[in-house]
Amino acid sequence: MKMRVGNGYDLHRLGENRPLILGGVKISHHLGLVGHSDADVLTHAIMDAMLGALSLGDIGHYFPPSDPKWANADSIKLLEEVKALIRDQGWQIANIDSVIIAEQPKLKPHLKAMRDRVSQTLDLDLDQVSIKATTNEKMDAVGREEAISSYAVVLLTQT
Ligand SMILES: Nc1ccn([C@@H]2O[C@H](COP(=O)(O)O)[C@@H](O)[C@H]2O)c(=O)n1
Ligand SMILES: C[C@@]1(CO)OP(=O)(O)OP(=O)(O)OC[C@H]1O
Repeated sequence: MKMRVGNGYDLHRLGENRPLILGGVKISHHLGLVGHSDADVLTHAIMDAMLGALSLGDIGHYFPPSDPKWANADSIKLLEEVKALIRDQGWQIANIDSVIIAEQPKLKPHLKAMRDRVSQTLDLDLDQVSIKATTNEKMDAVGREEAISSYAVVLLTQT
């Protein structure tokens, strides 16, 4: 069996009058993530990890921030497109491990909904998708609640 591993990272600023969407789940909060798309940092990190595993570049290559087509894009739809790219090359996802770094809001109550959304989008079992949360101990932009970031690792297999 062939295996490939990829990692992804993303960060978006927090701002007013924006929804907070993480892993395709809308979370009630007084601030949301700012971006050309819906700025879903978790989904962006997962997509970059999937692409990175096969040396296929990054999401900016497929969905350029300069293209109005992706304005306010639903990142879960983009994830479906990246899933198709991976599948077309004959690869399957073995598992995903990810973490969201956010000072606020508390994400623990929402992690299961995110895992449900991501696993269903990628046709995976729930236990193949791990999503964790941690604070940045009040340090740096994330710690000052000016941004939220995320890291993801994806293992692909080909039989
Ligand atoms: N936005 C967040 C951040 C963290 N959590 C949960 O709290 C636990 C402790 O976080 P520390 O950064 O203080 O280690 C962490 O394990 C998460 O379960 C959260 O729910 N939302
Ligand atoms: C998906 C895209 C599309 O504009 O989202 P953005 O909100 O621009 O977010 P970023 O993570 O900076 O770059 C990825 C882009 O391709």
